[in-house]
Amino acid sequence: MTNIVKANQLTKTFGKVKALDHCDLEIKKGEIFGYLGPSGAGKTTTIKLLTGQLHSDSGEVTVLGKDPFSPDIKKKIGIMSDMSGLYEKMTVYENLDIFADIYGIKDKKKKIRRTLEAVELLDAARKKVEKLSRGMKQRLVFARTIIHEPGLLFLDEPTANLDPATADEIRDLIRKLNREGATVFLTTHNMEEADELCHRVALLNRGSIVESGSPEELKLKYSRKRVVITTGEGKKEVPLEREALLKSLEQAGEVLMIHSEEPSLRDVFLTLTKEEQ
Ligand SMILES: Nc1ncnc2c1ncn2[C@@H]1O[C@H](COP(=O)(O)OP(=O)(O)OP(=O)(O)O)[C@@H](O)[C@H]1O
Repeated sequence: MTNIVKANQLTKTFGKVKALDHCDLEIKKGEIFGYLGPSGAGKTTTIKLLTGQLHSDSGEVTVLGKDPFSPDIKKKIGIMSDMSGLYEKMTVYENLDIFADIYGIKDKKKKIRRTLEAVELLDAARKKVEKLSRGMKQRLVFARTIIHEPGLLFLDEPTANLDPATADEIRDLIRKLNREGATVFLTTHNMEEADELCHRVALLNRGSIVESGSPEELKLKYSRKRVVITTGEGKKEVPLEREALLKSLEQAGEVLMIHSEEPSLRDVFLTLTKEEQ
């Protein structure tokens, strides 16, 4: 698969704070890539470096094969950071109209309509933004991010501070866009979300990537490789190893349940971020 984003030894310092320390990243076309890390790990800084909003101290970045500061890149990527920048006194439609003009979109009426349909805000097109619920505002921010049909999306905590149902809607939207061909770079604090959505994740801690892989690979790698056997007498934990398992099963009375002790992505994250502290 083609690398759509490639960063090599990316480093950024703010005064004495090393926000990003020799980071390597490769994001492949068509994937949802999760960038996880505790607060202050350097996630937003990375997005800013990858989207031409900030210069690195050292290292190289290419986005869609080009320098992120090259003028035509902005039209090919979508960046969603927070809800700021919505014009509260204007309608949903007017907000998108402004962005359609910024991007120089032709046939903008049709495009705005299609985008509003995609985020299920068509019925609210004439509503003022100040009257929208938090979830609707987030969907409008999403609409603004995708109005120019970018093939690469940078979503910085797209479900932060949303109620569970609205967060689900946003995740469905991300999946839909990804199915339609968009590559997604996503930051999140929510490990269940990353597990559910992402094809691959990288764990960032204090400016360094400490682990990466698919959620399944990471869970397997950090699995304690133990099995819990439940019998009438209680539970027994045994190593996930043929001889030990067979012996325990032979010795056990009636076996009621056997299950492996898989770590969640959250467990992996906590193990790794704790180790680094
Ligand atoms: N413009 C800036 N000036 C000074 N320090 C900064 C600046 N931007 C980021 N930092 C510092 O760099 C570090 C990384 O910040 P960054 O915002 O990238 O983290 P983050 O992982 O996105 O955190 P969060 O999850 O809380 O958004 C932090 O210590 C932060 O205080």
